[in-house]
Amino acid sequence: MTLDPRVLRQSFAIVERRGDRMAKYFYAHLFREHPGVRGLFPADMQEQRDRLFGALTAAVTHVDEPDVLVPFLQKLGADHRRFGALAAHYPAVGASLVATLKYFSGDAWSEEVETSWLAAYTVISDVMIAAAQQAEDDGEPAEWRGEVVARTRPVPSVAVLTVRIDPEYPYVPGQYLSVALHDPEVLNVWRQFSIGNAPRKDGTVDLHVRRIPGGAVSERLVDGIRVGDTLRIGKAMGAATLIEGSDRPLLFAAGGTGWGAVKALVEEYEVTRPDRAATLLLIARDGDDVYDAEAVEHLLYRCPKLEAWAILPNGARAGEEVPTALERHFPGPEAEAYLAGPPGMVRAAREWLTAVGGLPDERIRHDVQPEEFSVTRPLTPADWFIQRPPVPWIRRPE
Ligand SMILES: NC(=O)C1=CN([C@@H]2O[C@H](COP(=O)(O)OP(=O)(O)OC[C@H]3O[C@@H](n4cnc5c(N)ncnc54)[C@H](O)[C@@H]3O)[C@@H](O)[C@H]2O)C=CC1
Repeated sequence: MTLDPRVLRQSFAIVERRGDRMAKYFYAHLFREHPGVRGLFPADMQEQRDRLFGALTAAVTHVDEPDVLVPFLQKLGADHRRFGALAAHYPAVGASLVATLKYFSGDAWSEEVETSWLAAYTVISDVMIAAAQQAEDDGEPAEWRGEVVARTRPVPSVAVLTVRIDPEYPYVPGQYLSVALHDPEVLNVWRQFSIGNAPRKDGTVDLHVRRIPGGAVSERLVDGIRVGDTLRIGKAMGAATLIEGSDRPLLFAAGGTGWGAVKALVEEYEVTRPDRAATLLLIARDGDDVYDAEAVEHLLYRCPKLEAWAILPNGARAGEEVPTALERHFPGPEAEAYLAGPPGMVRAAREWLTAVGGLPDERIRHDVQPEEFSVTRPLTPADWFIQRPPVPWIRRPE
């Protein structure tokens, strides 16, 4: 069985735009063939569908980069223990995945394509199963317990939760974690948040949460959660961490609460190599959305080579400020860039950095977020119209 990255990418490109329908078909197939696994998933499957597609996108994106893909799959495998996933479930998932890809590929499906997907799935599941076993043998918890020890509301729609995680929680600045509440209405509904700080002695982490209208988890985290409440926490994931041993100038671009991810990186920079030149762009919709200015001032004070700019639309159409800001503040083609924020902002920054800035792919780091599935606040009047706010008395998941 051979895995051909080119064949996989071409095949994925055909089905990608039908992501939502494909994910629905996949779970319908899985639950019909194996009704016993339904209980492992949340009552509302929207979130889960996004997740499947997110993982699949990441796997296909990095299929010929084993240095990236294997650690990602290892973490994913170990992390899947919190869902109660067992080695025996993997063949069932693989069969439903191939059936789904086949159904949505139409005439583009061939024996060669099937062979490539089967080979890819075998690699993926073998790595994930082995990593889950290893985590079990190492005594790593399937999930951690987080206690909210502080909570601030720097602007009305954002809460910064300080969470003490127990037992000891390993992570690297730039990584994200998954959070679920004990609230029965959102049982097994997990959301991902970047860790907003470099490791601290007291084992706490900050999570920056924006309330998304109608978002079941974000509304509860911003408005409902109290100091003393407990959260379920999954394994730290993500590879948008600082490149080790590099001397290059740094560019950090944070959109909205993407500042959480970038703040952890800047804190790490402060501790490790503050002698490097660094530019921080804080991109926000308007002045009211800029928060945590005091922390930025502290970082500027402690890092003489760091400069920071608040980027506001200032009359430009919201979303168009990214290329303008980069034209003004780009530190040059020697730089390496770290991006976090809404998928559209990350895409716009990445496109500029590649096409105009001349940065190679390996020097632009950010999390992979499938745009189609990301819920963000509407940006333009047209978005507001399309994403009409949910009727408030219907509790809808994000
Ligand atoms: N690691 C990461 O990449 C992280 C990503 N996020 C994501 O960041 C977002 C945060 O939401 P908010 O704070 O409400 O941010 P927001 O929606 O207010 O956006 C922040 C800035 O990005 C710009 N922007 C938004 N969409 C854009 C587009 N399509 N093209 C160009 N620029 C665009 C906006 O103009 C604004 O200035 C969420 O989507 C969240 O999932 C949040 C934390 C970490």
